[in-house]
Amino acid sequence: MSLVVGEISYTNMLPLYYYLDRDYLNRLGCMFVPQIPAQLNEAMSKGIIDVGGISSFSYGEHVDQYTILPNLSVSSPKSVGSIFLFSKVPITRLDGKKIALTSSSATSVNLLKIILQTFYQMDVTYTVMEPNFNEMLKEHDACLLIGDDAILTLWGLAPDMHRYDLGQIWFEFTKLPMTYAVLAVRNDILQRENERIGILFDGFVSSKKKCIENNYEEMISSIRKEFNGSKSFWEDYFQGLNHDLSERHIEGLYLFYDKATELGLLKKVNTISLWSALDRCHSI
Ligand SMILES: C=C(O[C@@H]1C=C(C(=O)O)C=C[C@H]1O)C(=O)O
Repeated sequence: MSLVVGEISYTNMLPLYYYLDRDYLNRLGCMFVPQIPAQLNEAMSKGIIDVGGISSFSYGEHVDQYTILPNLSVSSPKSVGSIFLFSKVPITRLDGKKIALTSSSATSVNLLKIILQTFYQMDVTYTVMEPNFNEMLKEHDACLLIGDDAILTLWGLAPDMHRYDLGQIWFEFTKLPMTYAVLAVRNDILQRENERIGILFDGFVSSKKKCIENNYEEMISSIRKEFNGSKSFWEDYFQGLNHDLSERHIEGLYLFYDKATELGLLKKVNTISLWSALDRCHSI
């Protein structure tokens, strides 16, 4: 039986996947499915995908059905560099305005709602759209883009356009890191798949370690073949990201979930469960 592994098809996730021994994992029956976060969130909830990267918000929606692989995430201590609100007016003047939200995301769209509603106390109207900057801004005052869509938009951005990094705003208001994606596994396969999950987990951890050891150099060369961008741009981007899941990240996640619950976006999250190779699963 295959183990279906979700892979977020954005560069920000790559450090966890870049050095995986895919031939070996394929031989073990692992099947990789690269998709944007919203598709992976849905596929995981339907049981089509067994394990892999999903939006941290989606984990919050399925805490009773999923367990998180420890020490792994896509997070940023401060600015993230690829989750932007692009706006025709300054953020403080968005009250009563219309905002287009990317259909690719679950975490960032809810993070934006928390930022505007709770932190800035503004009331705005949202429309979910395909991530296309020009189309989004035809009839909206601002748009939210994430991942490689946001990076490519940033490179061609007109100088009069305002841009706001959601990771930076979250940090300014909470003094905590923000975790956008986690690596989760469906509880219903945990027992059956403990061994393959363990092998995959070790692969993610050593891929991250190797990327950090060589300063992301090899991975950045391969990204630049597909996306352009200067070496220093990509170095700064990966320096600003973080792929751990420390206690501080978990604290940030609980706060994110609480704020989402206050706005009626999410049911209360009482316990974040972390997988452990030894005792299978524990809660913190
Ligand atoms: C850092 C990012 O994080 C991504 C944001 C996600 C979301 O908003 O749901 C999901 C997965 C992450 O890879 C990004 O896309 O720029």
